[in-house]
Amino acid sequence: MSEPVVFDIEMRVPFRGIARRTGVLFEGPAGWAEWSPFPEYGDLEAADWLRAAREVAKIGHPAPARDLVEVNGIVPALEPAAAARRAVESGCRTIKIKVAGLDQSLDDDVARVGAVRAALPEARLRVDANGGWSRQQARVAIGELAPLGLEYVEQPSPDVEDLAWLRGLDLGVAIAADESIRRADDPMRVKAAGAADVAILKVQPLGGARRCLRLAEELGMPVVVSSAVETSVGLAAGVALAAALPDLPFACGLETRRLLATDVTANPLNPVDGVLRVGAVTVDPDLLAACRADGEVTRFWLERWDRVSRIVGADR
Ligand SMILES: O=C(O)CCC(=O)c1ccccc1C(=O)O
Ligand SMILES: [Mg+2]
Repeated sequence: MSEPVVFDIEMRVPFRGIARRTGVLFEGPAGWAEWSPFPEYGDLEAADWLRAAREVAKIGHPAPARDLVEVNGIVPALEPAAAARRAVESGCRTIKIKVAGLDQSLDDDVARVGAVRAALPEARLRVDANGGWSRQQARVAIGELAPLGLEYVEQPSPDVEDLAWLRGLDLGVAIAADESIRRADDPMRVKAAGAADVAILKVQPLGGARRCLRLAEELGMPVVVSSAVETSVGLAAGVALAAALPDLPFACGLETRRLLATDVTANPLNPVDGVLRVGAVTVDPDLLAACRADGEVTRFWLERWDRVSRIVGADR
């Protein structure tokens, strides 16, 4: 295993309130891997992200069942005109729009989704609330947004019970579970509670593509693979999972490369006409060097790397 390289890349479009994306890249016998748990996550949660990265470096990605993956354009909580511009620029036929942000009212959300709908009348639209609504707020919000035409609403409220309650109301919009799977002690509770129509799976937080493949089978519901806003190296693990799933009925949430200002490869994983080509990502040493973090960020990540490596165990 190579020495960890700490990267620090500016966000072209701020997302989740972050202006820079930082993390670690390292190379193993099977290729380059990315470990980039969000800075506020604790070491135990970050350990699953490291298991995922080690799997990529040591044994590589699972075998693909397809060579193209359709993706959704991602629209952060922007003003309506900027949101519509980003949606059109993405070139995607499916668009995911962030809603329920702390500084956003329901009127803001309706205006943003409405602007995207007006710009792309034929697109499939989905929204992601990141658990930002109470179940009553979600009921009202979904009622207002549904007439704009939504294929699903992702994590409208925080808890599995909220999702199950909302799903039981038959609001005419499917419910997708994200945080209720990737941050839960037991992701299978979503199934047991009948809380979702669609499962969002992210490779790093769920401990690797192979674990995600098992989880998809156990959940027995359609899966959408989504990124954690990674460089093309991390994104490639999501693309590989999407490519390996037996069924892929929905576009995946893997259009986030363009949120970053730079990348570590000369062939970044940007979709063309909403489609990503499945294949290896080659790290360019000069681009990698240009993304290297400064002393303080490097120190934060190398200390975290040491602590979390100890949790995950010996390198074999
Ligand atoms: O799914 C997508 O289209 C983009 C990825 C995304 O939304 C995301 C990225 C980082 C952290 C959380 C999320 C999320 O799905 O909530
Ligand atoms: Mg989500």
